Amino acid sequence: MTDITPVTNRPQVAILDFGSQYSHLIARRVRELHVFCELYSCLVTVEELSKHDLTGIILSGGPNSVYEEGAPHVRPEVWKFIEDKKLPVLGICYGMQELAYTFGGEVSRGVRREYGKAMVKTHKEAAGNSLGFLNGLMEEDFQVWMSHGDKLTKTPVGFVDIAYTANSEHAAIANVEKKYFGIQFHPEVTHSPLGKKLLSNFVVDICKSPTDWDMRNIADVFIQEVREKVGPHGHVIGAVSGGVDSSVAAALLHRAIGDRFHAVLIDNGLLRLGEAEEVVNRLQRHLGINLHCINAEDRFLAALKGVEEPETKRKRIGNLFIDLFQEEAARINHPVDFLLQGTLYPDVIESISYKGPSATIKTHHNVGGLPDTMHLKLIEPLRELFKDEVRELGMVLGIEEESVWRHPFPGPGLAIRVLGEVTKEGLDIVRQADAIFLEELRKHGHYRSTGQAFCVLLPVKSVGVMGDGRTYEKVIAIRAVSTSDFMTADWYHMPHELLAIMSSRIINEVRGVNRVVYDISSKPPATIEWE
Ligand SMILES: Nc1ncnc2c1ncn2[C@@H]1O[C@H](COP(=O)(O)OP(=O)(O)OP(=O)(O)O)[C@@H](O)[C@H]1O
Ligand SMILES: O=c1[nH]c(=O)c2[nH+]cn([C@@H]3O[C@H](COP(=O)(O)O)[C@@H](O)[C@H]3O)c2[nH]1
Ligand SMILES: NC(=O)CC[C@H](N)C(=O)O
Ligand SMILES: [Mg+2]
Repeated sequence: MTDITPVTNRPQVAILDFGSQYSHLIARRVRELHVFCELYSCLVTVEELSKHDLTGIILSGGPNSVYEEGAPHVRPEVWKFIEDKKLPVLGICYGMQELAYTFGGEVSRGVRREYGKAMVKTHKEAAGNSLGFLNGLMEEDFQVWMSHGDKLTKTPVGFVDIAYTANSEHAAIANVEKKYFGIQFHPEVTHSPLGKKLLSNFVVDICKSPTDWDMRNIADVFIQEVREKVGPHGHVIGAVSGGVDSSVAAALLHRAIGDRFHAVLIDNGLLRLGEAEEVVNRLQRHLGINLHCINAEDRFLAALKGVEEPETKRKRIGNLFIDLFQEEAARINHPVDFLLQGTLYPDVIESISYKGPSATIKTHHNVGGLPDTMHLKLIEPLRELFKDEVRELGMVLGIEEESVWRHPFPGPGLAIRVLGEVTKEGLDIVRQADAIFLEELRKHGHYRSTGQAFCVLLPVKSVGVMGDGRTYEKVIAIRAVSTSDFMTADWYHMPHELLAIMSSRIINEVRGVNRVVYDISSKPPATIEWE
């Protein structure tokens, strides 16, 4: 399968990632300023950078110390490229230490780590002489968030100090001639309230980046890009689950090429109560998308028979998705050249990390990993977007709020929420319990404040008493988490009164359940799903 996604030629700020936990936050903040930016490895080559129309460079923070053996550094030829193109540079934390390392400054291990809030004071004389970098921040001391152990002990050649804190004599530096700036603190986190203003001073005023990154006009640009890629007669097939990403991608494709887009929903019997009909209804009737629903419950149940191990479940489901999708592609009367995928920017970011792949905790299954023999070219219209941008785009495309704010739902569906062997009976129990739980969650206004919420059927039985009789039945665990990125999550502090309503309704209305428990584990160390 070949990836034909062209390099975007939108003007952009390039963020060189030195491995900070906050690099993606820098990108989020810059985009909130309506400036397009992308992340690159800190080891990016001139060849890669020169493919883009760059307005400036941001060097992120990172866990290393600049003089340490093996510490990452911007390639010398990239520095030359930056200089030749006269690109402004902003170094954040390690990024500023990298400026010092490169331009004859000095970095030392601080006596103590500085972690947390700090007050920044600006040098009055230097502040006025920094091209407006500190505009709006010079009137009084401002609060920032720090996270470092090393610090600058000598200002690099050609730079002046423009601000300091109690612990960092050189908290901000500037080289006006080159338009290079360095800050020891992190402007991208919310604990630096004026951080966004500082980033705006840099990317908008100093880099002069266009501020046209706005989902309203981007929708039209994306539609145009899809049309150009597919041509006047090309056909595209896409797997659509009804989740946010695939619904928005489908709506975009439909706008771009109408009925030449063939959307396929696989009803694998692992969906939530009434979900297949709801998705077909929503996409077909509401958005006018040509959506074909394939009922394959029996094949999925057969593939899962006797399987208890979570990874095996995921693999069986993933493979069957591919088989079915391939069968469906063969049934379309037109030659299909393209495959739609809902890849988002975080997936792309993961693949550029210079730190290498992280340990596989779970194999996340997406449909679309089709065999090479199909020779489909990929269309990934959302590959530049973060999830909240996808949501915004969805609203612009007229997808109703309800589906734009849907909780994510995993590809293997309820199969990983029926612990142990998956049976039709188990699926029906968890489906009913889940429907009650979500209904109450919505009714009491907690759906939007939870990132994800669902029921899990445990593979144990417990003793109960109902109507004076002994029962020996199943246990449902309810799980609700608050999270912004699904990488970490807190268990949701649900009001006890609401838990009482949910528990009593599930026990009374779902046959086969006599006990409900609430999951109070955070991620890490637990994961969001149980399998
Ligand atoms: N039942 C299904 N039928 C067809 N395609 C599916 C199904 N389940 C998952 N997919 C495909 O797998 C992709 C990945 O699923 P994933 O859950 O990550 O995204 P999503 O469903 O679009 O959005 P969300 O993350 O909000 O649930 C989907 O975009 C869709 O292409
Ligand atoms: O498309 C998907 N295919 C999968 O196989 C899969 N497994 C987990 N998830 C979702 O990913 C997020 C993080 O889940 P975990 O904390 O359980 O790893 C949560 O949102 C999970 O629901 C999946 N999504
Ligand atoms: N957050 C960072 O970029 C830290 C940089 C460097 N490792 C330090 O401790 O000072
Ligand atoms: Mg989904």
